[in-house]
Amino acid sequence: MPRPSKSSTAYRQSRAFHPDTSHSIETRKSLRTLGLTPPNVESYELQAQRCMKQLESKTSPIEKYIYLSNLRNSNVHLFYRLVLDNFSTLTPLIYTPVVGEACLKWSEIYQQPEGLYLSYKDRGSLKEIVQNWPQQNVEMTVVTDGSRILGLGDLGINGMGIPVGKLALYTGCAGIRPEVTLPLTIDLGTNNEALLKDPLYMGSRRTRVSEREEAMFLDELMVALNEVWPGIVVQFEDFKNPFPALERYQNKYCCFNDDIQGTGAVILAGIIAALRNSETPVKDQRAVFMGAGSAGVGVAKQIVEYFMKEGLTEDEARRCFWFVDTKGLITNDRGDKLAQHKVYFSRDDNKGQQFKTLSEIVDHVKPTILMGLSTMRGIFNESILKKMAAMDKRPIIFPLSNPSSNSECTFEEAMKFTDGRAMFASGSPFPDYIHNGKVMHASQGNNMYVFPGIGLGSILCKTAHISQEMIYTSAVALSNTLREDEFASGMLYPSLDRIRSVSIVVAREVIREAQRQRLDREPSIRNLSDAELDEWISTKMYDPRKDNGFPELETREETREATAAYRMAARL
Ligand SMILES: NC(=O)C1=CN([C@@H]2O[C@H](COP(=O)(O)OP(=O)(O)OC[C@H]3O[C@@H](n4cnc5c(N)ncnc54)[C@H](OP(=O)(O)O)[C@@H]3O)[C@@H](O)[C@H]2O)C=CC1
Ligand SMILES: CC(=O)C(=O)O
Ligand SMILES: [Mg+2]
Repeated sequence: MPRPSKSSTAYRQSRAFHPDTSHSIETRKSLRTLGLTPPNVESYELQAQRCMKQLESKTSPIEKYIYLSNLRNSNVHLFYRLVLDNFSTLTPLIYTPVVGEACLKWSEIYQQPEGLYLSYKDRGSLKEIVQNWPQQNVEMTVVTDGSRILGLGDLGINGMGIPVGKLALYTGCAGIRPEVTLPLTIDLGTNNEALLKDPLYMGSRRTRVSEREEAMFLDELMVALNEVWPGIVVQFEDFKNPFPALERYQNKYCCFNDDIQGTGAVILAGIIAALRNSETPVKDQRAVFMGAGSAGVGVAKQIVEYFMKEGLTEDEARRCFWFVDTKGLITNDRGDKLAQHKVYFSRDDNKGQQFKTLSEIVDHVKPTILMGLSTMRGIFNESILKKMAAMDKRPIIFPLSNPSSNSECTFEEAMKFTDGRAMFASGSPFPDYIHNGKVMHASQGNNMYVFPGIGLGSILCKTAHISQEMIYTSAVALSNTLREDEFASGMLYPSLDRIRSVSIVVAREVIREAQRQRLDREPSIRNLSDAELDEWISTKMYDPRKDNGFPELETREETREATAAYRMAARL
């Protein structure tokens, strides 16, 4: 079978083609796949029934993860249709928490590449290697260096599960076509001793390169990506020290950091909702942040911006936050040299006292908000939760660390020890909890509520870069999607079952902000009303319910090439 020309439409779409028992006999004839699947033409409902039965037969979450990965690789449309129809059930299996276990076991469960791997030793040739990716057109990439995978630490190239999982949500939540997404893992070594000793580990057997070497590598990578796919949207994910790259690239390329900015936006949306129920005015809110890393600082900075819009000066807003790291409360006179990102929130009002434990800090601050971005399972213990409940009628308690095994407390603990009064959101999902006969639902404060819409909006309006204002706007847009009935039932985020319509609103507002700032380069949509823009966005979204992978092919030549590409992709 001759290799189809790389430039053909057919080639670009080939990864989306899979033999499928729902294909009509006509389609099978035109693709020359008649006989290569069992003879019956099946409905989606039957296919779904079989898949769900097979999924249920897997007894452990990791087996379910592997099953779903194989389904995605063998029948992408069926996979995404299943995901959309069972979003709340399947997301925990393809994303947090199970993706955490998958990354921990990546060396053992590896079956196929899943994405592109670029090594430090490849520097100087990154553009050439990037061009090995079989898709001609890539619009969105999620890139990690594997150095801080969820709250699980340095997992080296085993972090590939994260770009894969995030991009599956881009397709599921925001309809970005799977074939224009690129999961990308850069292999800059690992400081994880166990991995370096593991014969099955597939990354470079070296410790991590220096910060300077990483910076130079990323500089080359950003140029390579933008030369091969001009305007590509780059999402940085799960870097241990993500601040320098964001600073260097945010006004130069179309990129954002999900852990700093996406998390900031999504948690701000949850805080806006929670504050509607709080009796404490904004100026008197006191937030203790357990964890002063990229996510903690990103979230607090976003809330500072909101507090300023609510009438506080920047200094008043900044002073509503107390940060805690491994050494205790962050103060100016603690005696250690603070990392640059911690300086802004460092306290100067501790009167020489140093506070080490969370319990001491809660007594000292008397917080209304307790935020967990520390990876410290159980640090919001019974005593802390009871203190919060004693100080505030509706304490805001967000244990946001992932996966569930790292959560600062469970939903059950938060409800039990605050007498059901906590306003709660967690990074990973928790089951419903019955408190005093009432079913309580745990809100999930996870950046998956915004990053798909930010990416979609950015791609569609061809923004030059992704501004801080666009990120802030995404938070407000998300908070506006929460329906009154959802809010009344205690939810702080909209139901995940309507995530696609939420992503359209987020994408629309991101586009509007880009237009206001004249960053957009898609003039044809500037004069559309909101309703028209929503409609236009939805027509651009891949919908596996309507699209089984067969583009309208206009010419005989295209049909021939599509068939060849299909057969090659399916290894026929
Ligand atoms: N819900 C969501 O959408 C998101 C959740 N997260 C989760 O947030 C967590 C943190 O992520 P990120 O900020 O990027 O990670 P970082 O590694 O950048 O930061 C972790 C912070 O926690 C502190 N910390 C760690 N252990 C302790 C301890 N024993 N006592 C006190 N503080 C401690 C660290 O202190 P020190 O600075 O001294 O090392 C650091 O400040 C992860 O679990 C991640 O999964 C992240 C992004 C989004
Ligand atoms: C959700 C996410 O981005 C994280 O835990 O890192
Ligand atoms: Mg992350």
